[in-house]
Amino acid sequence: MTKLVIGNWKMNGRLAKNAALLSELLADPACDAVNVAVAVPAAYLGQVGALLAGRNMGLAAQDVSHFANDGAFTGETSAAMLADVGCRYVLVGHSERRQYFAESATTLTQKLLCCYDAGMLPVYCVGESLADRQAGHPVETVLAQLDEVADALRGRESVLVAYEPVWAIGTGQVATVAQVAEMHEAIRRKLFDIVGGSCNITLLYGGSVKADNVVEIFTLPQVDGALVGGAFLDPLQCKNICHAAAE
Ligand SMILES: O=C[C@H](O)COP(=O)(O)O
Repeated sequence: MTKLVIGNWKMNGRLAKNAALLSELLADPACDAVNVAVAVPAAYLGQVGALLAGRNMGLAAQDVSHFANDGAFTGETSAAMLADVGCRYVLVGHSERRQYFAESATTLTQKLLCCYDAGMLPVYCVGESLADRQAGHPVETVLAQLDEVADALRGRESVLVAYEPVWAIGTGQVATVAQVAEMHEAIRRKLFDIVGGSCNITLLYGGSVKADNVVEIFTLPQVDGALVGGAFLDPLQCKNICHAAAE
């Protein structure tokens, strides 16, 4: 079954490099597909949005303001603006945002509400630290991150969550299939309690996903796709990951 792939460029990119990477990817039907999207820095949303015009590949933002209305909030980008430039998805609560910008549950709830109100699907990122896992409560940590934003998820038609163990992000240390399966099952059960059975729930795995480990991850029925960081800056890796997603 086709899996969803969202590539997160993080704080990387330049005009020429972005154009070269996308032109290579868009030539491959497995990459220029509705189940593939790129989350690019705000500075390049306009450029990438224009390059993706009329294509299947989707545009995503890496963050959004928690302020609902446009106005005097210097430096912020509202959900309405992201929708206006064609974003399909927005990452919310990525562990790097939680770590470096101390995003609180209240802020994350507001961001999720702003995305839904603007007609975009937020990708709510959750994940335990190495300390949480070593202390033996990774599942409790992740479920608490869902509980914290339950008010923003309740009643939605679609919910998209990315499980990204913090210790697997950018480290080359991918979670085992058993760890991913256990966590995804727990997340799905929790979401079922929050949003009910009629909600369309999509669960991604993220954390050192590469072409050589994605095939095994995608064999898991609990995994609906991947949130890919570093590997999505490399065209060959991108193509192989998108091909695995299409199989
Ligand atoms: O958003 C993507 C994740 O942080 C994973 O990053 P990574 O694939 O470089 O480990």
